[in-house]
Amino acid sequence: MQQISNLDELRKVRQEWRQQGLSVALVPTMGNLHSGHLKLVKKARELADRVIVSIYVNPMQFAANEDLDNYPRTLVEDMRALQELGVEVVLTPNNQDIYPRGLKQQTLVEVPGISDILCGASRKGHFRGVATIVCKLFNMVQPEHAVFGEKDFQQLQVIRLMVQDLSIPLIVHGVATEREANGLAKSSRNGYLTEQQKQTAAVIYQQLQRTAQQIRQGKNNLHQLEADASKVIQSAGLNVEYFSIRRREDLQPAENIQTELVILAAAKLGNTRLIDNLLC
Ligand SMILES: Nc1ncnc2c1ncn2[C@@H]1O[C@H](COP(=O)(O)OP(=O)(O)OP(=O)(O)O)[C@@H](O)[C@H]1O
Ligand SMILES: CC(C)(CO)[C@@H](O)C(=O)[O-]
Ligand code: BAL
Repeated sequence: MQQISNLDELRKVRQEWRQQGLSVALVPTMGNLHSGHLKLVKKARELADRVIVSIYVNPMQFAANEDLDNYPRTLVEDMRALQELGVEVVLTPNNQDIYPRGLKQQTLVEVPGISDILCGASRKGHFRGVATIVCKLFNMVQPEHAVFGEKDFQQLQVIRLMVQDLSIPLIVHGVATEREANGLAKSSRNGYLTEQQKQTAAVIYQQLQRTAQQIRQGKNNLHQLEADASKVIQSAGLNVEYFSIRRREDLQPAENIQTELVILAAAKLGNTRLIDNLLC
């Protein structure tokens, strides 16, 4: 396994693989890898001859009041886990290649419509930061496949729309959310929680399941279902940012239960912001 931090070096490797007719799958991450990330890597392994995992904590997608400085960085452990899975390249890009003229002068990628709702409503500019870095990673690596987790469902749909709108020649794959035994979605930010809080936080997934069950039973007063669900999560001690039943494709509010739906939730437990969702 090779660690590459320099764009010229990456291009050289990529060029060699292209000449040998080898396909590439990219798994973009911010590191601090857990079994959710490793599931994406295993998917990438199935899809292509060569796997590149990028690790980069992207400052552009963090607002000033967020956890950029505290975000867990565990490169040594991450490299060990990736080596065991037979990854060929770990890309740890340097800031000069990523933002050559600095963050403020960077050309931006904006995906309208979907970027300002749900998580984008409270995390202003977040999805612009995500779309911009992911577009750059796609251009740097030029993979045939890219793999993302459904845990960040809005992010996945933003990236799918970007790829469609900008005619980027690759296939985006989504991988189902990996969970703790109690149902809590695995996330690097779970590391901010105490053991007790991890038990409490499982209420989010339990409630997503309950609401999905109610929809399957034909309950179609979606606003009432959302309000009831928020109340349950709130009374477990979390601060609910949203609990929302949406159309899966564009994440606009669902009008009826006949379309393909996704239920999305974001809530804070102490200072830790958690997200989860369930397709239904
Ligand atoms: N539990 C999970 N199951 C499946 N995929 C996941 C899971 N957690 C993260 N991913 C995916 O891994 C990729 C990298 O995510 P990231 O490095 O931000 O990890 P994270 O655990 O989501 O961290 P954070 O706490 O910042 O949300 C994304 O595509 C994300 O959707
Ligand atoms: C896709 C991503 C690596 C872009 O920085 C990040 O948003 C993440 O880890 O989900
Ligand atoms: N997992 C999505 C990246 C973020 O929260 O910034």
